[in-house]
Amino acid sequence: MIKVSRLGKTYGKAGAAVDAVRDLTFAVDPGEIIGLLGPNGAGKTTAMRMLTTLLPPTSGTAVVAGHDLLADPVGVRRRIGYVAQSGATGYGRPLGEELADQAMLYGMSRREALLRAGEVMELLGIADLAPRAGETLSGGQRRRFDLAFGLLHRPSALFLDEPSLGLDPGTRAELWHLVRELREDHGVTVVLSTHYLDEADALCDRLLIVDRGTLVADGSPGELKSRVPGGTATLDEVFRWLTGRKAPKEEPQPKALV
Ligand SMILES: Nc1ncnc2c1ncn2[C@@H]1O[C@H](COP(=O)(O)OP(=O)(O)OP(=O)(O)O)[C@@H](O)[C@H]1O
Repeated sequence: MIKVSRLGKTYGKAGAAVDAVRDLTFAVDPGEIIGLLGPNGAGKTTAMRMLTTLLPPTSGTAVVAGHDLLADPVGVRRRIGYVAQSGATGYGRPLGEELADQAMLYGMSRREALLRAGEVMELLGIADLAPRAGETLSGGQRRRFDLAFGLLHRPSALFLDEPSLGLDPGTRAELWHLVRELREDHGVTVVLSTHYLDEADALCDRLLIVDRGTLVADGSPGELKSRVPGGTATLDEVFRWLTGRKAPKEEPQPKALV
């Protein structure tokens, strides 16, 4: 479903250049839920933005949902959904209408767009919130609408950047349930970035741990735990062992507000 080959991104010019992502190589099978994990500044958002065609790579390439990232970015965009950290929900207008308008941008007729918006809201349990505007919703409700925008065009792969950032534990668990349902009932492949080790452990089939732009581990949570000498490591200990740093404990701030 996804094959990434030596993908790299350098920001800025020589002298002040930042190698945000270096030689990133991995593959994702259809229907997998992959967690991209790493300390602040590790390169997770940069990697995600490259894989979703929003940022041109400096080197390397990838095939995403059957389309080459460099040769056919439009093909990639048609087959994927992306939910950014800052979300997708606008303000002021009823979200049901916004969803239908967005669906028309994917080429649906007004009638098809209304049907699809209704279908997606039903799937995510937010149909009763259709007349509400973004600013009247709770964080968890807004996150569901963000997901709805990402799913309108029936993507085969969904990229979620810090999907549960700022949500309380109960709402995060509900979101995990939704993500699992998307995979189980609709076969959607999911790549998500997260700071939460419990989220990575509970939700992801496989974790890619990135540190200073480099992939330092690729394996299931169980496999990674067994790599730490002693064999009884928590994911927190794996993280510390691989990166030499403590896993982030403090609540990271959403990028849009920083
Ligand atoms: N537009 C930019 N110009 C220059 N440097 C950038 C730019 N965007 C990101 N960086 C740098 O690239 C590196 C990786 O940033 P990125 O946002 O991808 O990390 P991240 O793992 O998503 O971090 P966080 O967990 O804090 O969201 C950091 O050193 C960051 O400062």
